[in-house]
Amino acid sequence: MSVRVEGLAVRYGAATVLRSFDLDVRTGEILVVAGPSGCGKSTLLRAVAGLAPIAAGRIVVDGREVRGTSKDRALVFQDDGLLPWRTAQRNVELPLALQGVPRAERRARASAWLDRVGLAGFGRHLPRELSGGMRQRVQLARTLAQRPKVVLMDEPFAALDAQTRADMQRLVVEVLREAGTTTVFVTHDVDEAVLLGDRVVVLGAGEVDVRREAILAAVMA
Ligand SMILES: Nc1ncnc2c1ncn2[C@@H]1O[C@H](COP(=O)(O)OP(=O)(O)OP(=O)(O)O)[C@@H](O)[C@H]1O
Repeated sequence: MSVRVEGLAVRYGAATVLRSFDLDVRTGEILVVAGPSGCGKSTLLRAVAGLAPIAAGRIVVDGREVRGTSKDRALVFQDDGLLPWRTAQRNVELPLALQGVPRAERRARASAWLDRVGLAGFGRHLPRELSGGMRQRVQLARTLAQRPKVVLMDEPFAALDAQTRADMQRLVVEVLREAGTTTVFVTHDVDEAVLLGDRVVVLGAGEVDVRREAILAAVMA
């Protein structure tokens, strides 16, 4: 699914965060949005998710204007959002149950995704029995098991150590490509932007060259 943002402005009370903002995300691409703290990256994601107060402009996903949330557009955060009393498997199954997916199918889909993210054998573990990186894998499995068309990732790996982060970056690119998902990935980490992005947009500076120096220069400007 393509995502088109046209002339977007978001207003929180007296403050306008984005102003006449335009963006096109092509079907199946990973578009990275970078920029300094407070420039509106999270706000942009929330607007595409249908969760921000749009003051002007519009967002069109697959030809339809966004008017609220949809299971086609999934948000992924730094905080894994897992329910502590449910096992990994049952955390992945929960949104499927809420969508009315029959029990046998949701079990199969959840286990297949846990396997795919490298957690075969951990389905019965509770979140507190898993490392931070493993919990992020569960979050990824829970998101992709719902078969979203658009995935909106808000600095999902910011709290992970360097090695775990590198592993997750590799995994996420693989699974998103396999699933053909359209992705908007927010980061303020220039190396992450270079590594993950088919294209990189720096908020306030427009689209930049995917090379590290060009992104760095635009973020610092
Ligand atoms: N719900 C809200 N109510 C009022 N102001 C808000 C709200 N959400 C965000 N803001 C303000 O909007 C601006 C942009 O916030 P946003 O979280 O989108 O930036 P960001 O680029 O994602 O920042 P960071 O990299 O620090 O996460 C900030 O000045 C923030 O204080």
